[in-house]
Amino acid sequence: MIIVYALGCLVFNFERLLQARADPREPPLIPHRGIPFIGHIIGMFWHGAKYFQLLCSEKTNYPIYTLQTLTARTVIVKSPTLAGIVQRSSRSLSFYSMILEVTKRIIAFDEPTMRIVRDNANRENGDYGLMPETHDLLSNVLGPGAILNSMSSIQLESFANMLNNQGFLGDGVCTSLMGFVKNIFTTSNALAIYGPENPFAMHPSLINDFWNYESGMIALLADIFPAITARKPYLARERILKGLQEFVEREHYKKASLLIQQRVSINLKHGLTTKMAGNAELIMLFGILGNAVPTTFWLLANIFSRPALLTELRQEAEKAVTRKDGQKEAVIHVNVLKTSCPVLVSTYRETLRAIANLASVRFVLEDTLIADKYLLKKNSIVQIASGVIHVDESVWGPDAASFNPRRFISTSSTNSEQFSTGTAAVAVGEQTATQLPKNVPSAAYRAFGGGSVICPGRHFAQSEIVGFAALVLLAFDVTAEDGGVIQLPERDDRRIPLSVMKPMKDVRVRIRKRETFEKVRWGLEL
Ligand code: HEM
Repeated sequence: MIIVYALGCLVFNFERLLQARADPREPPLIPHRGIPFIGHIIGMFWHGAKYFQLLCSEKTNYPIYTLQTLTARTVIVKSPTLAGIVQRSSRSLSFYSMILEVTKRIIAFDEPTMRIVRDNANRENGDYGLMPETHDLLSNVLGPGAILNSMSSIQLESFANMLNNQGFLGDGVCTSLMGFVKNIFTTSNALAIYGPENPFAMHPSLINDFWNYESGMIALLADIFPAITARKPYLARERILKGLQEFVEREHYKKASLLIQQRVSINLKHGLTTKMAGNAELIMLFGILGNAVPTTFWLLANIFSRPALLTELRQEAEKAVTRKDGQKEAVIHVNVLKTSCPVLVSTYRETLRAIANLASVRFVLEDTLIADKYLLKKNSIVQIASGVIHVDESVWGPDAASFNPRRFISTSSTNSEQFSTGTAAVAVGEQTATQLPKNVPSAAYRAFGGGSVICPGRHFAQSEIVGFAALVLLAFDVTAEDGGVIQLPERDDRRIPLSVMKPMKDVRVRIRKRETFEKVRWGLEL
């Protein structure tokens, strides 16, 4: 077999033979030059998401192209126009047919549970079934409204309580920046969403376990004797699953947010065991924390490594502060940050542009012609190459590769460009943060994916990340341990992403209350 393969590679290029047989309307194939069928797999493992960019030479700079591997035909989309069409074609290009198989491995769902979740997942037969019901619940509950506000308020209050800790006075604390964010976000999100009897409150060592699990998710996904090959994340997952199963079995979810009460009820109603309903919460926890934590890390790193930007943001964020009790209490209002602090909001969006390279992945359920031109064959996988689109100069301009905190600002002539759904009117000529810079198509900003499965947590994420960053930058000095300006770490773009990019290495920081505000107690409100 190996000899036939080697001869085949030498004499013909197997992948080119396939290209000759393909329907001419299929996106052009980029064959692997050296190792047919497995070369692209090695390339993706070796280079991570950057591989899609490396493949595009002058000759192969196609808006959409095909990669053939042993097991699959993968279509890579790097034109925003085509990305928009792909994400709108949710009937034939399915998110769930891809994601459910991945989820099964990372949260250890058993086969009976998979039969329940796969049933009518793509609404083939109407609006019934566990996945359609869960999808609608998440879009409703996480959309702007009372339930979202109630979760955000509890979470913001918890951030403020944790940051008012006396330990930050004087010389402050030396810590890892990522560890600092992980600890506060895990504790506060768990309280806000999973209630006072959440697994992390009941068993605090699970915070560490969750992040050990998260850093080994790719190894668990590979699923090759994970108890041996991915022992640390595997054991961490065992402990978290036990905590989550206990959360459902002892009905602690009845004291959680309405989001979790309804999620667990839907899962049990559709026949999941209490054990599997516990496992299901692990993927939700990953959705809640997996992107928000590294994004907050990068936002803080981007701000505190640029002293001029920090000074500007401190002045701007003061607009959102009200002072009480003779200056002893300062409350930051997140809705004011969203509407009146364009540089902060723009820095948040630019941070995401720089780190969000997670491909939107879809499975082709039936032959689909897009843009009247490209045929996507049944059973292929489609990946929208977010990382490539986010640095495309023809979309973002000549400075696409650099960090521009003001990229998402416009001097508005109407209030229609305003970023947030806030209520404040914008005067003509005033600066606002925009959803997108002028002439950039909406599908080119890929941080939250798009189409019918666009991230439902994006409103929640914006409030928590922008609110937390505002409190930290107003109340604290975050420096290198020796007191100098922190260095922005490099992005680890070789890692296969399941979330936004991580740094190559963590940043050690000293966090201490700013002298002028040592006696101030901070609050964070919507
Ligand atoms: C900066 C933070 C976040 C980023 C960058 C992010 C990004 C994404 C992306 C790229 C997708 C896939 C969309 C697609 O393939 O088109 C997604 C889906 C999802 N996200 Fe987020 N997310 C964030 C925060 C959150 C939060 C805080 C929550 C929950 C509170 C959440 C819940 C979800 C859920 C449930 C889905 C699946 C949607 C579905 O099944 O229809 N995300 N997110």
